[in-house]
Amino acid sequence: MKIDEINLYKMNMKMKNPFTTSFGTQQERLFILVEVKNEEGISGWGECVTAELPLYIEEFTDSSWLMLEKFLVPLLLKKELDHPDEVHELFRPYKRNHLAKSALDGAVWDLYAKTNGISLAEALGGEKRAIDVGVSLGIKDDIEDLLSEVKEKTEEGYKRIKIKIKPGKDVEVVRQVRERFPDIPLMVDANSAYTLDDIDVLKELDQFNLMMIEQPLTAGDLIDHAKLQKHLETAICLDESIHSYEDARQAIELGSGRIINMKVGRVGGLTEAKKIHDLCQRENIDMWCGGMLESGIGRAHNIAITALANFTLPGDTASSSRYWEKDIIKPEVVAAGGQVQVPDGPGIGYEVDVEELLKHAVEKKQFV
Ligand SMILES: O=C(O)CCC(=O)c1ccccc1C(=O)O
Ligand SMILES: [Mg+2]
Repeated sequence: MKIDEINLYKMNMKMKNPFTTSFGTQQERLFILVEVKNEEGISGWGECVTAELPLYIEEFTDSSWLMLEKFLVPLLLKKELDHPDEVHELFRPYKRNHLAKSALDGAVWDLYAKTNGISLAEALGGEKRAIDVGVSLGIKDDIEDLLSEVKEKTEEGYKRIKIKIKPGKDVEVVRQVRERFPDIPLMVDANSAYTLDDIDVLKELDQFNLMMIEQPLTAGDLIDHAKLQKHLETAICLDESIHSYEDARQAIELGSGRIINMKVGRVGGLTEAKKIHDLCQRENIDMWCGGMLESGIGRAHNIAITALANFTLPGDTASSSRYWEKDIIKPEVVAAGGQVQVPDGPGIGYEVDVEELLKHAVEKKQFV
């Protein structure tokens, strides 16, 4: 497989509704798509799941664009590869910038699967035909808005509901959701908004029978997460803390949490994601696939990785229509009865709607 051409697309897509977390509100999604082409003109696609501002992670769309055009694309262009695992090795000398690396890694994986006539899920070793999915609901000013959204998503069949929390919008919000919906699988995500000083508030959450508390403390705080986990009955799930296999290994060893949220971008691509999956499988650690408000391309990659056996819990890969008036893939992703079918066509298994994509592309750069 020779990487003969690479295209970068800077995207600006407006979501149907604003999405609020403890770190801020987004409605316009500024992200990057990458297309890698081989000598026969077959395209592999990947998504760089950045945002305009470095609030979730240190990368942001302009930094990833620069990283891609200045360092990563020149490394990959015209390379002859036997296997997509080589991309992770190729990028290793450059530190971090995992979202940028992951976009190219994912595109090469898609191209590899397509040239071998197999689905991306199969190329990764995934066996599931359908995956279980939940939905992530943003912070709302009005509790009634949240309650009606929980009702709607539960009725749509999502297998678990995740609600975002932050200091001041936590215990009472969860109490009200739990009172109204005593039996639904429910979890919360704090996006690093707390410190160990908040241990009493976090302990109060133990009374609500939550599946887990996602990322209560800041990234890098594996030791404090381990201390916190000892005081909580509810499982801690790590998101922002896990950037690599080594992070996952150390978190498991320290007892920093009992569950891992896998985001392919955050760990630098599918090769590393698979390695972390295999580690969690050996260590009996439950995991699920997180989301970054992706377009259909990133969503397709999430579906493929979730086909692996140790994604034991429902992920955040909701229907395209939860986010977009019109997605940029055909068909769109549909969650029905809380499941998404894993496509069995070659590569990501969805057709990229290039015409629709170009409507939202604010910049394109070709490398040949
Ligand atoms: O629906 C999705 O794609 C997941 C939404 C979500 O929770 C999220 C969205 C953007 C950044 C971080 C997170 C998160 O999981 O913490
Ligand atoms: Mg999270």
